[in-house]
Amino acid sequence: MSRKDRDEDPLDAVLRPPNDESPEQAAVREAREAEARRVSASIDADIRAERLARRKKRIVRLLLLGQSESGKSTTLRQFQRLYTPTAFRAERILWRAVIQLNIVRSIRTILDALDPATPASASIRRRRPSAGPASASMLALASPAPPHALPTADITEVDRYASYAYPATGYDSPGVDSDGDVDSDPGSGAEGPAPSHSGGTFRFAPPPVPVPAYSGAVEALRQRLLPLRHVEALLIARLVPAADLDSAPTRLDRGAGVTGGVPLPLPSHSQTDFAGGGEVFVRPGMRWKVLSPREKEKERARSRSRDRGKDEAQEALHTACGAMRALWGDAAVRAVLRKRKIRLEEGPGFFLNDLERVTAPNYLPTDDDVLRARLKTVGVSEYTFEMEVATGRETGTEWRIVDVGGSRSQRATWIPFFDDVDAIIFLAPISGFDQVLSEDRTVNRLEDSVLLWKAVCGNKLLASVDLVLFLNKCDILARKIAAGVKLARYVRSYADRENTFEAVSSYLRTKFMAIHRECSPNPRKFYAFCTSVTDSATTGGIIASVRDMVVRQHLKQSKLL
Ligand SMILES: Nc1nc2c(ncn2[C@@H]2O[C@H](COP(=O)(O)OP(=O)(O)OP(=O)(O)O)[C@@H](O)[C@H]2O)c(=O)[nH]1
Ligand SMILES: [Mg+2]
Repeated sequence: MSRKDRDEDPLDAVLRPPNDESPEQAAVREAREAEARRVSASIDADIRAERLARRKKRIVRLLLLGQSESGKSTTLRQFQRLYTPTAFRAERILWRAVIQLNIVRSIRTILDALDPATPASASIRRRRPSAGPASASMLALASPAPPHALPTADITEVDRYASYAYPATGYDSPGVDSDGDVDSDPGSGAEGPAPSHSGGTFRFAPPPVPVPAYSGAVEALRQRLLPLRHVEALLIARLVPAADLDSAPTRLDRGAGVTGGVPLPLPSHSQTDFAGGGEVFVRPGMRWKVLSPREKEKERARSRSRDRGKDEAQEALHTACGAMRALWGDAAVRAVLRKRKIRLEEGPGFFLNDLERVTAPNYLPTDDDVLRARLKTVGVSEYTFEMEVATGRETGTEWRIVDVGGSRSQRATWIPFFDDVDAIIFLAPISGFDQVLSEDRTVNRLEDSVLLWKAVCGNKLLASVDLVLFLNKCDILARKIAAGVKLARYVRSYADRENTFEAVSSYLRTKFMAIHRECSPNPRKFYAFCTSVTDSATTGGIIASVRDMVVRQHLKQSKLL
């Protein structure tokens, strides 16, 4: 480096010794620097030794990445179901409260939709014109865009999605009702009215939503179900015990089958996120699954008998079952939901078609129910387990699966886990092509997945990590396509290709694979699967392939070391 360069290097300017340094001061400084070098070298040696020990002990580490609601925690539950089945079964009862909360939330969504005072939607925004090529840099992960920021990334490689973003439920398919009818509301069509410009955002006035008149019987149901709000509060209190509100932020959620973990730094979010209709979430340190044996027995007793262990929430839901079924089955109510573009059945944690079964007093969640339940993750958790002998798998390998919160504000917490990982499963829910992020209703879900995928593929820290791509929620994608929702309406370059599930999924798969090819710094192993991770029958085989691949990669790395 020339003298001139050094002068211009701000770091060098800060580190350079002062010009008037005496020989004694120089000696002290040099001794200090030598000590710092020694400490640094010793830390490096410790890290290398730890890594080597980990390899020798056969610890494999798998990282689950993807946007919120992409299916990361569900994939983790599939691993638990397959390889620690005893622990998974023992835990099922604990999911009942989550399922109860999912039901209450669905009913509340309906009641809110029936309330004429509920606004139709916030605003419909048209995105600012793209400002340049997508950045595949770490910045995309390290600095989540502030909530008000509008997307500026150009995604020409994957295409330009129809630039509408839609408000309300997150399940919106603007312009197309769930039954496939094209909505005649001009404000919601892809070729809507000319936007008016306001502060960098193109806004449309919220379209009026004429709520169809519903009968006095529906109003009576509404009144009968209003007390469920109390059940909601009760469940939140149970899932987020007061003790957890004060828990040290470095403790881990250690569910059954989880034998340990590392303390992690956590972002400073509020512990509960339910005020104003947000989602309840679980984070490391929250003890909702960590019940003492006595508490677990109490939970089991609750499920066995109404008298022995009272489960107030289950009793309330059982009593309200008839009213809930009548509400969900009412044609006028469905019409209101359609008008408001609320499609509960495509959303997470949907149990309204199973009300009789799941509100029975002795209800015990099935494996399938646990996989379908929704509980948002905040923070990062490392789940450690060894495969149970009964699964017929080799034991002695310790698995560490890192599950992260996928919403935008959570993504900065991922980076410390990029070091020393054997493989990544990235989940891209391709059914989200007509949805927006719940944390930022100006961002199309598919576009967000594409940008995240680019950032992960292009990340230098992950250059030699094998990637597994789950193009997830294919079951919902298939249903949407069958209902007549057209991909070309949201992904313009899809143009007049056939709107079938096979054509759409293969097109999106090709696009994601191309990004991997173009953005990866080095060649590496890459696998892509179309998945529906809630479906155990199809997911079991896929997860077995991933397991074999990860173990192979781990052995290869061990030999290199
Ligand atoms: N129908 C269907 N539902 C799915 C699929 N994958 C996940 N889900 C459901 O989608 C919801 C969200 O899944 P999660 O696994 O909680 O998502 P996540 O990626 O962990 O989300 P965060 O914790 O917010 O980052 C859950 O209710 C799942 O049951 C799928 O392939 N098909
Ligand atoms: Mg999760």
